Amino acid sequence: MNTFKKLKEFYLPYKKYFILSAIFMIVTTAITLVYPVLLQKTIDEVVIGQKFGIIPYLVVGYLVLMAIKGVSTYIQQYTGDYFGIIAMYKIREKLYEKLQFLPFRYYDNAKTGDIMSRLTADVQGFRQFLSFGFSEIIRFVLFVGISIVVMFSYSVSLTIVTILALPFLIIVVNKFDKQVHPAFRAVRKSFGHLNTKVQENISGINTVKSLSKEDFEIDRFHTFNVDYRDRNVHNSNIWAKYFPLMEFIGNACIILLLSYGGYLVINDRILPGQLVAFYSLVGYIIFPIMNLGFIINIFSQGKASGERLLEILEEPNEIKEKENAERDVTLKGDVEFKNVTLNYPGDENAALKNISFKAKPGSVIGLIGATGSGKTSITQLIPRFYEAVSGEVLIDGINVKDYDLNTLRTQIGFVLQESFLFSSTIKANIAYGRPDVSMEDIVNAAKRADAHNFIMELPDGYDTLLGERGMGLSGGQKQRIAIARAICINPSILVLDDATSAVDMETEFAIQKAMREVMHGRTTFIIAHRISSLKHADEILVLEDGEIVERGVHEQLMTNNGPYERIYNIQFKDQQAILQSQMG
Ligand SMILES: Nc1ncnc2c1ncn2[C@@H]1O[C@H](COP(=O)(O)OP(=O)(O)OP(=O)(O)O)[C@@H](O)[C@H]1O
Repeated sequence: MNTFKKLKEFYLPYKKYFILSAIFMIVTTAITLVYPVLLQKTIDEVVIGQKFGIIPYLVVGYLVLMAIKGVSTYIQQYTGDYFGIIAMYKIREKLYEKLQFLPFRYYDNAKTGDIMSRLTADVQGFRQFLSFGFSEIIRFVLFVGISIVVMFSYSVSLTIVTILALPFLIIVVNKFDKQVHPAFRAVRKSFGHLNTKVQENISGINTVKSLSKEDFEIDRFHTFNVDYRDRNVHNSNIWAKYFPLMEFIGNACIILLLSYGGYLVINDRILPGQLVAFYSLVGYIIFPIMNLGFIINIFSQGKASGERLLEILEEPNEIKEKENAERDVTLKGDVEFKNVTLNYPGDENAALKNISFKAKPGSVIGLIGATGSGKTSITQLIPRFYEAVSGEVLIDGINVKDYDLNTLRTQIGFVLQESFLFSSTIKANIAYGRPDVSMEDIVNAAKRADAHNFIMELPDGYDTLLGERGMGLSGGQKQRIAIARAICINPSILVLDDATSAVDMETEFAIQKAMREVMHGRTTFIIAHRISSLKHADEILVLEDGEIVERGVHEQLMTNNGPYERIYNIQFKDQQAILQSQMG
């Protein structure tokens, strides 16, 4: 029940639809329960008592009741459904919002396919409960309660005989519930895994194909598919096992009723019409009890789904803004790290150890070092993608924790090694950070990023639609669109993370030229493996295992006989070797 309580903020505001649905359900149920009484009157008074004069009244009575039942079923179903749909619409909005603000840490381990299945299948599972589960419980109580009262009014002993079988039925239903809930949770989980597999495969289809791993992928999918199949089969097995058992007990109960009831009719203790009415009423008790499996099913699914939705909704977000955070200030771009140490969650080895440096507004800082040495980690602390465990990251003398996140992040531009382009127009991709920007500014940004010419050569120019992940453009072209996007937000701090590593030398040269233009007047962090990309930096930080092992300008570092000079020599020798092999 806790799960439903925790999610109440999403459905309680719409309780009026639920109440309306419940009221009309009572009307529908009441009318259904009147049928057996009418049947009893028809048999005992019209057929046996030969009072044919009341036939027209009975016919009109039946018709009126059926018409009222039709209208009330419509209202009950519509409002019940509406209650579930509107609550789920709210939950989906909240989940999506939550996903937007969850920290990077969450996404390091989260699986896209699993999140997708929570947002679709689990939301649907919970909706089923809201739309049908609640009302089915009410219907159950009404049917069983009223039927028993009517039955007692006909014959106490027959009612007692009939309900003798009920405890057996309740025990079976209870056992069924105990098994079906974990089985449902397992089905949902397995579906999440299956989704993840498909999503990863499609995202990584280039790698799959280039390494010819189609068969391997098919085998892996097969494993997940088998698991999903088996869990569904297990679930079906529980259903298949318990339903005949419930039906058997129900039928045994009816046989008992007909035997004892028949004996009572023969001995004139009850009328034949009363036995027929009894028979219908027993159906109204037994079938809801058997149907309890279906209700429990909806309930279990709703609970399992609700738990999975809560896992996202209750995920803590440690990157919070202070109440009186600095907002709407323009950053000058003075960046300082004071003894910063970073540990990624779940990793006891520090990714950054005691990092200290200062970057004046408009200066260029180069970060170089082996892969995994911590270059990207440094830049991720500036916009608070992650939080340092000790030390301080300051911008314009203020700790990044004291800034409003929006103020901070909208003034830090990133161009990554592989930029993500949305499946929309080039124009929308460039303007993504500032949708209100004018077309003139978009074109200007594209020109400065050296992207305008190739965009104009595309059939629809700036209105060209890009496929998922910007397919249809070369690596260099995508990169230039990403640079234009970064220019568009006019950032005070710019991070170029290995932005040219994926392109050829000629494109790299063109991009670097474009970037020099963009870097002007902004504090820029260049992460690069090639010395040529950062040799003009105002300060170069050389990293090893999360520590700064050397720092200075290019000329200084070249005479230091340290790691920088070693990297230079390797790269320089490489160039010499390439030149020699080309010449001779
Ligand atoms: N999100 C993360 N979760 C856990 N560990 C991480 C995460 N990101 C990086 N690391 C670890 O932190 C260390 C530094 O990584 P970082 O990406 O900063 O290195 P880098 O110098 O930028 O490497 P590269 O040149 O390969 O991009 C590595 O050991 C890496 O495995």
